[in-house]
Amino acid sequence: MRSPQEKNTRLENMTWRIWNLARKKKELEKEEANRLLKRRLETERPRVETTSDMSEDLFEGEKGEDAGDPSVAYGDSTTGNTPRISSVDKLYIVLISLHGLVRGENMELGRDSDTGGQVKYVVELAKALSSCPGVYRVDLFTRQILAPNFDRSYGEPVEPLASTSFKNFKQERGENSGAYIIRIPFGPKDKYLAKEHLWPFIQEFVDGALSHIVKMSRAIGEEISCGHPAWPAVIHGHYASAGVAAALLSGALNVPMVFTGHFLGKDKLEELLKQGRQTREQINMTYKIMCRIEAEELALDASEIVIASTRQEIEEQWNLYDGFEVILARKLRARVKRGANCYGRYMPRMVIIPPGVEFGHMIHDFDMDGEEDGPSPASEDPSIWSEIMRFFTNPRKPMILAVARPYPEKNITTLTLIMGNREAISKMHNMSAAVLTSVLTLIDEYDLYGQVAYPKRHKHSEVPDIYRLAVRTKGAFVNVPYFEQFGVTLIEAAMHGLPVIATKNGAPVEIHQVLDNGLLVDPHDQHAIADALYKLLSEKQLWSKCRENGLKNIHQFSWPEHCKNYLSRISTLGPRHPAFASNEDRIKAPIKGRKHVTVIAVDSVSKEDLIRIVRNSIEAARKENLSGSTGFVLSTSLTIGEIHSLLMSAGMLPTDFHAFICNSGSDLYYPSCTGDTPSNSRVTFALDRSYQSHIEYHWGGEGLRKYLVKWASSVVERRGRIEKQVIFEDPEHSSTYCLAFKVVNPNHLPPLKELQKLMRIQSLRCHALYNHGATRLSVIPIHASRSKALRYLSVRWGIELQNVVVLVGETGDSDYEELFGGLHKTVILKGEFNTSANRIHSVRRYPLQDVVALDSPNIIGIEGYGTDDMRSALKQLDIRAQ
Ligand SMILES: O=c1ccn([C@@H]2O[C@H](COP(=O)(O)OP(=O)(O)O[C@H]3O[C@H](CO)[C@@H](O)[C@H](O)[C@H]3O)[C@@H](O)[C@H]2O)c(=O)[nH]1
Ligand SMILES: O=P(O)(O)OC[C@H]1O[C@](O)(CO)[C@@H](O)[C@@H]1O
Repeated sequence: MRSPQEKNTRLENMTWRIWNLARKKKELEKEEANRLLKRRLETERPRVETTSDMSEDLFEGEKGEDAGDPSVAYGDSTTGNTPRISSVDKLYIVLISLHGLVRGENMELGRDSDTGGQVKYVVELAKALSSCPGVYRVDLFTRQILAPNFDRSYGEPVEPLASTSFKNFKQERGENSGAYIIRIPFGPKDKYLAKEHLWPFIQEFVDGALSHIVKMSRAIGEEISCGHPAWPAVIHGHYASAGVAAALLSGALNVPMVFTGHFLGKDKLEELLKQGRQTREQINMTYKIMCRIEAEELALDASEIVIASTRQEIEEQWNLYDGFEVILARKLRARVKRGANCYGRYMPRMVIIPPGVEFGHMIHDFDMDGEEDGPSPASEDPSIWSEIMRFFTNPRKPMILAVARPYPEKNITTLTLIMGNREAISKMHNMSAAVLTSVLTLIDEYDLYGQVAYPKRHKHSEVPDIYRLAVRTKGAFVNVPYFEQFGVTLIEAAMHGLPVIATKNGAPVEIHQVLDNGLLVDPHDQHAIADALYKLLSEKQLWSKCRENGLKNIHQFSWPEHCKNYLSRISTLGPRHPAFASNEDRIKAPIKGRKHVTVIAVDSVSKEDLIRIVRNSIEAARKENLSGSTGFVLSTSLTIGEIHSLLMSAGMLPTDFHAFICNSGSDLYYPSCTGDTPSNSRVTFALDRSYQSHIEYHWGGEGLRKYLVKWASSVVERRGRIEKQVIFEDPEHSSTYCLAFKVVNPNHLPPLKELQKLMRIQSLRCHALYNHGATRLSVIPIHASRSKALRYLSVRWGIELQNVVVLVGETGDSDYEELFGGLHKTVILKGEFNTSANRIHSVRRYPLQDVVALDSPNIIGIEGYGTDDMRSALKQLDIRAQ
């Protein structure tokens, strides 16, 4: 018994806690309202400016039929003169899906929160595509997993996938044809990484995949096109992380990119903020959501086509992004259709193609009313049925089934549950373990023993039997996450004739319009869920109608239809491919016979220090007997003219270098010497024109320049009433693919991320960066940067990226961080000669370690830049003469 005094104190404490909670809730609500308002203002202002801009000068008189036709905006209608892929085409298609456990047979769906609908989607898509006429090979790239406790199948570098049964065509096929899972090692070898932790290793994946694609394109070329490489028709990224990977690969190879989001980060962030359980920072820590959103923006910049599963995904989810806006997209499409000028603006084409189901798995042993079709006495019930039945005291009751990853947002704590496989809850990933623990706690709290089944394990092949069991008991399927991007389980349930109760948030609304096989509910309203279930299970006619409708309409979700639509879309893309040196060309290669390549990419140092760094690195290679086998590349924001005078003033020869990556990666030059005697010798710089056409993709040219000049005039320094412009066009340092601007007072520059946002809102796809200590702004094509130029060099001249060493400082231009990561080695030159970092430089909205593995063995730091320091770096990296 407590004393009255204790009781009072407790009461007081409780009252205080309740008051404090209410206050916190109010604060959160206020913060949320302010945040939403701020965001609306932030995005709407420039948007209103863009559209009004356009109605005045760009889209005048644009009120014709096209501008209002939604199919024009997204290109989602298949009518018209869309070219088709024919059986004579022999396409090579690359799909990328990096996270989760991916394999062709016995998928472990639901084993963790990364192995779910997307894994099934991409594997089935790969199989279905490879079975289509006109498709020669499909490679589905994922991560190689060699961690203990994971089946060895996930470590196999190549897994052939059996093609689907609808293959009914004949095609001559070679050794390399078909569908394959290709597993690329990246990140720590012995560890399984959740999707939130893959970001720092994506560049490494890109380099590994690049080398496979180049080899495979050549091998297919040998088989089908007289030795000319058969480059991928598209590189298709699935989910944000593979969006970045696909953008980098599509840039490195100059082939079209396609993207499918699967589950968009902005929507997830909004939903989590609304729930009010975590702050923005906490959400970012758990989900690395800002990397995910930036990756999705990048995917919008680089993609030619975005595949959405529903219209809602386009209009309500993609529309939240800086890089996409429905009205602007519609206007631009209309202009493209008419052949009118878009003034440098580009929008990816949004196409709605829902996923399909594999009808091969369908077994119907029940009639339309769900009555058993005379079961043969000899046939045994599937073993999974007894696994489930053992939980129930009354197995005849209608079964309410949920099949979902054990994930908080799936909202499964009220249902009958197939929620992954487990050995022991204690060994599961924290988030999944928490979901399962709360399920068990609730069963105990409400004494639901004998009424809820939560089988420990099930095989992929048993999932159809689980749906059949629910049909047999005249049950229902429930899918009530707070938000569902699509919901593969809904079409699975329909295929088995199981009526559904689904969330009204997200795609199920559109799925319901097609299937009409159940009821939609508010996932936050437990009573509504209960009422809907009661109605569906107790009204026999309604149940039968829903079953019938599902079975009748499910054919609209078919992989062959999906693929037909998909292939007709990609056939509209203009052909693009990389500049690739043939074996004969390689004889004349500028970096010929050099096993190693040293790239000097040090930015924030004085000219004198830069010259010393150059001299010492050449000298270090000489002393290590590496001169003959090392190529040198200078990679900088300087123009070729500036490089020439810098080297000449220091008495150095440009021909000590094999290539110059200049203007921050928008120009590539190869130096050479003409004349046969020292007296008449002259250095010339050959511009790599193939590189120019390689990076030309979506370059805004004059339209972009005009916009930037107008924008520059609005960036001012204010003193009282006096305004002074701080950014000016700088034609002297500009080139065809580099628009340079002089900055007279960097203190008044807007942060780079603001400029990047503005460019996206305007759908001007470009890469803006501050360099020369933020005294210069360069705007270059979206696929141009110093690290991208390096990948181009590797593809074009056959350089192995593992043999490249990049020297950088402790800070650098805005594209500096891209130089970390990947298969090449990075040496950071540390010391006071580096000028300190500037906050306006960064485009990141998250910590560097979220995207760069600073502890990678490929990255080392040395103090100073003396010859001996450089030699020790070469030794540390195990670079030695053969
Ligand atoms: O224990 C389990 C849990 C799930 N599954 C299967 O896993 C898939 C789950 O797919 P889905 O219902 O679509 O959910 P997610 O895993 O969350 O998939 C994401 O990706 C899908 C494909 O884009 C979208 O449909 C979803 O909305 C999106 O959340 C289905 O095939 C299930 O049958 C199992 O086999 N066993
Ligand atoms: O769980 P998140 O972070 O919302 O991401 C969902 C993604 O992960 C998976 O659930 C697992 O495959 C995908 O299906 C989906 O695209």
